[in-house]
Amino acid sequence: MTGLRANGIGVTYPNGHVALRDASFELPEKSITALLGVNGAGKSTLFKALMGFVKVTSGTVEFLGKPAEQALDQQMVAYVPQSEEVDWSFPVLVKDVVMMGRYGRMGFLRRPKAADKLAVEAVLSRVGMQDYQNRQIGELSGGQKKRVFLARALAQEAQVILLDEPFAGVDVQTEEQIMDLLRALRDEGAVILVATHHLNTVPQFCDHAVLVDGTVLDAGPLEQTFTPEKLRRAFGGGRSNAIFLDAAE
Ligand SMILES: Nc1ncnc2c1ncn2[C@@H]1O[C@H](COP(=O)(O)OP(=O)(O)OP(=O)(O)O)[C@@H](O)[C@H]1O
Repeated sequence: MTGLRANGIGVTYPNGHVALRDASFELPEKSITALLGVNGAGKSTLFKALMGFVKVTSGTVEFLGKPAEQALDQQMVAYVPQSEEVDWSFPVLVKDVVMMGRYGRMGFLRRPKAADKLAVEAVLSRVGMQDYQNRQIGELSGGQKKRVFLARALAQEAQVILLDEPFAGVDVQTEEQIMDLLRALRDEGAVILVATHHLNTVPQFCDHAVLVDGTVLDAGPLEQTFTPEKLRRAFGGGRSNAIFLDAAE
């Protein structure tokens, strides 16, 4: 079965800007895929289109063989947005943020059961944040916030996990921990799509890549997509990109 299938996705923002045109790719089950492209290439827009947060002008999405709407309804897909998109001034405790990952499986009143509380504790310790559960989310460091949002995605027990720049602003140790966690989730069967600008770490934890620039330029196993020639096409061949391109040489 295909883990994620996007077919002909188009997104035009209300101001008329065409952010994505005819974007198509497939991700296998049990895989980690790097979503790569320059600033403004359309990576965040693609995530939002997959989640149904922006209106698509064309195209269809399937998660694990199910139409997107059904899969999203069944909480099969978790999304960790870019940090800039979150309102950190909102007064909420770490454990409550993570509990939000359980909302989809609760009733109308959203009253957590003992099992939900145990699940929250378990995922918080999985990301090394168990000692912070009663802290306000706004009081955490950037890397700690990322880990809490990752815990929320884990609490959801989603089979498909979409992460928009989980490594932005995190230290090397936290980056290693997040990569370890993603590898473990992949080995447990998850389909993972990660937007990242850290090209040098891609070969350490990703097995596939999707290259975007207003559309999908290429998608497939790293051996076929993460090549100097294809990265040059996605990122341009300028000197400023030499450091990125070294990763693939
Ligand atoms: N709400 C919006 N209205 C109009 N245009 C938008 C909107 N959001 C994004 N865009 C434009 O759509 C294009 C794609 O933006 P997007 O945020 O998807 O890029 P990205 O690849 O995620 O970039 P980055 O690497 O900087 O995060 C950009 O040209 C951006 O200016």
